[in-house]
Amino acid sequence: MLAQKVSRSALFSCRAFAKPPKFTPSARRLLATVSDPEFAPENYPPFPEEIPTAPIEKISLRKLLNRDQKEADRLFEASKTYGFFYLNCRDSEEGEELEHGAINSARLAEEFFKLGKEEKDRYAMKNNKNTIFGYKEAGGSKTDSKGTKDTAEFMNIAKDSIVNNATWPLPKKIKEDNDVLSPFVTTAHSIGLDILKMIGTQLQLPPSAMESRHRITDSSGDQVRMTRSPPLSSTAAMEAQIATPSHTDFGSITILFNWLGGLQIWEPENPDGNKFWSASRHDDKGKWNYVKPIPGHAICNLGDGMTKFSNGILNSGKHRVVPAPGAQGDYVRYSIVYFVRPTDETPLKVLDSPAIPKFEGEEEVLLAKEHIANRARGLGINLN
Ligand SMILES: O=C(O)CCC(=O)C(=O)O
Ligand SMILES: [Fe+2]
Repeated sequence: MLAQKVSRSALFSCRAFAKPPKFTPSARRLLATVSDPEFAPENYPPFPEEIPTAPIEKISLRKLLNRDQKEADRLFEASKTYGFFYLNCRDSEEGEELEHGAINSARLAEEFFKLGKEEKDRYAMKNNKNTIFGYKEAGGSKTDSKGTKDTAEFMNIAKDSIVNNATWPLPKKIKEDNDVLSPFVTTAHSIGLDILKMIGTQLQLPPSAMESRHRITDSSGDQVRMTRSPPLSSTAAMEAQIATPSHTDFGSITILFNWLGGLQIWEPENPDGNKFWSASRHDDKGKWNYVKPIPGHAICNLGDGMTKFSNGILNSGKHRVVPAPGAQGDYVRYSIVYFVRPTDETPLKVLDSPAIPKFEGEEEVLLAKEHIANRARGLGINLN
């Protein structure tokens, strides 16, 4: 692996920020104590130019917050096709807070992943049955039917433990540094919900349709996921190095920050917006396209909940993570995600609107918490 030399002050004297990042006391402590960090975006080489990437749209958060109709139309179009879009976070204060929150969370992630296996295993999902929250070691899920193991470790932290004092146990490190995660959780949830409401408006749904299904105070599967995956190995085949297996996200909207390539989205050969909900569509012909990380932009995608609510108008796009291509593959990869999900007791069913086709036949209705548990099990995550 390449030597990673960057000082923390160099990292965040980042010329691209309109304002210097906000540092909560814990983030400041992390800044002071971590030397020679693994998470060092200023050091990363650019994403290789010659590699084709997914042509997903860049949406301006500032324009969305100002309720710009043209931007809302572009958002809706992106939501119906790829189901993925970039969110420019550097043109509004809210966006900057979101990006800074993700950077601070990535630093905390580095501290967490450095803890010994024994300490991390105390929070392992496999040791605490029936929870989607907690630690998953590398190799803890399967990437194909042959049982090939994934290469990423991740930690899922419940929104309810951060902002609602729920009982799910938080690791000491994360509890001590709650002022890193809690601003990120509240900002990400609020921006995510706002985007959902704008998409809902395009579907002729009142704002309450999304608000009532995503109240931050109601218990939900919302979580921050911190993921760490190793550099590309030149001795193993790419298919043996999948960090995160192919999946769609289980909730409503995902706000993702990554700083190295590796995320790929599935581009079906014959897209048909109304069939994306069906798992069988995932076997269709198509290809994997890299999503190039763009500084200051989150990558957002819709999850299964929105496809269900819209009866397939909105797409929960299939994606996976492989090692970063080219020279970026020499670095350890971090990503920080916030998943906005329908609250636990929300029935996942087609919503009533003149703009949404009625469900034909008998609709099988699961609660959001049941759907999330089923999908987590499907990825080989042991929930009992
Ligand atoms: O790490 C990434 O870039 C994406 C991760 C992801 O898709 C997930 O955690 O659901
Ligand atoms: Fe995902």
